[in-house]
Amino acid sequence: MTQKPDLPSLDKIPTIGPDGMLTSYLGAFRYFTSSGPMVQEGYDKFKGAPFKLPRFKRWLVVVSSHKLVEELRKAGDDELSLTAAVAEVRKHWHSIGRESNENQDLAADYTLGRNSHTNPYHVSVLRNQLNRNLAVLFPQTHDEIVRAFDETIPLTGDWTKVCAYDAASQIVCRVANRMFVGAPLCKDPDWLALNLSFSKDVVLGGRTVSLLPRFLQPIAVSLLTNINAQVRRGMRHLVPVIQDRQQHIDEYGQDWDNKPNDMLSWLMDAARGDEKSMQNITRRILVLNFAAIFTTTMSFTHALFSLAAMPHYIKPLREEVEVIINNEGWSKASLDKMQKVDSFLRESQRYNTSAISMVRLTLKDFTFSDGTVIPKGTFVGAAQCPIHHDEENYVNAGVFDGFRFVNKRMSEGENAKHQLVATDPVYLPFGHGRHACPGRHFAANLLKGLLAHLVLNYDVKLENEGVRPTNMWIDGSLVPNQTAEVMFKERRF
Ligand code: HEM
Repeated sequence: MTQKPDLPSLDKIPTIGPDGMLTSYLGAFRYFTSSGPMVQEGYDKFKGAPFKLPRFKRWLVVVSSHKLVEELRKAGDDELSLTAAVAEVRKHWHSIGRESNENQDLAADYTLGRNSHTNPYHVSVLRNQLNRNLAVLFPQTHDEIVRAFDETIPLTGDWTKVCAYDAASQIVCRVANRMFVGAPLCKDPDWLALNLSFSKDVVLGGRTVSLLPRFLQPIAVSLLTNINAQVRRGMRHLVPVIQDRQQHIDEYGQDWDNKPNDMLSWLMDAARGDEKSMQNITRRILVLNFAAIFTTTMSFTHALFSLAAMPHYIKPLREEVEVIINNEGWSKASLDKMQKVDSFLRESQRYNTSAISMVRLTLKDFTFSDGTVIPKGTFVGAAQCPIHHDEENYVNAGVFDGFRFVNKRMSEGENAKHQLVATDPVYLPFGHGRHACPGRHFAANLLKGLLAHLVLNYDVKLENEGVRPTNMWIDGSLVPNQTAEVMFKERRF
């Protein structure tokens, strides 16, 4: 640990696991495979009061009371920085850092590219252009959902076993890329393979490179990782598309007829200075894939396993989708009306949830209102998993209740508060506050479109009926089983 555990202020905060100078490393190893149980242990023991967990380079202080989670939300970026999340918590692999240069574990300057955190203009493109265009672009999204399902999960009258995680990642990557780069690139096998492997390359390569002195890191990225090769691979796909669009802009002006309305165009329009280079635009698209694909795939796979393990949910979900689609057809407005679909996905994210949310790095000493002082250079986060499973926050919190939020939405004035995209101090999968995931409206649209299409067209079950494949804790994330199969069959009418 760079911070000695005997620093007075940290010393006062109780620890889960060993807290000796050397023994705390054992706790850091344990966290890698048991973050959920460790955070739950701290929550049960010290409920309401902060506690700390050892990570390899720093301590992580965990808060859980409403009050302290709100203080975490309100703290300024100059005090508590989101960038810390990029470095250590796998769930936040995609929280591309901001103003500080603390992304040491990913050596982000050289893996993701320095600009991704010094100039995160993609975040405002997500908040503005992407969110504004969700309804307009829904026909394309739906078209790609249908094609991706047809080509990934056979629609036949016999039960067919399919690896859920692989299928989900193919479908999510393809549909997301229809919005990112358009067709036909969104379904190009090499483009999909690149984007599905890029996250792993960044995380594993970044961890290796970050062990070296900073001056060696640029060369080490070339020698020890294939990240630069992956960027070149991305450029082979994107450069001809960018050049073609640029040629149209040069000839016919910024808003030429039939200009593609997708992330690539929005980034090209928003980029300034050297951000406009082919390499930087390519990196930015890869960074967005890095942000979007793993998280959305995990979320959809969790929901799919829950549906296959509890197939009694299929009928009411299907009935809801069928009535809406028969009356109004496929549109974003139709998806917005699907309260059961929305609730099932929200409950799936509540139930199958990462250990910690809203991870921040203290850039200066930070004092919570209960007097707890968190020294500069410490991680702070909210106890997401225990908060989600606390009876005080949710009735029958330990039970998966797919329509829990439909019922909550029925009360006066409660409708918006319990939608999939809504965040609050007891619902944290997208974070909460200023930095809450800017891609969550897009993710929700995608997840709802996928689930609605699934229940309308397929029956699903598990070979070992009712037994949900076991999740795994990996470094803070609750990862769904990546090899388990789900059985699919064309639905019977
Ligand atoms: C189910 C899917 C997703 C989940 C669970 C998720 C979760 C999160 C979380 C927890 C954060 C950090 C919030 C905080 O610390 O306060 C975050 C940030 C972020 N997410 Fe997502 N996300 C998802 C999908 C997406 C998608 C599809 C995109 C892009 C289209 C995206 C782009 C981002 C970006 C760029 C940030 C950083 C925001 C900032 O720097 O202020 N995410 N996300």
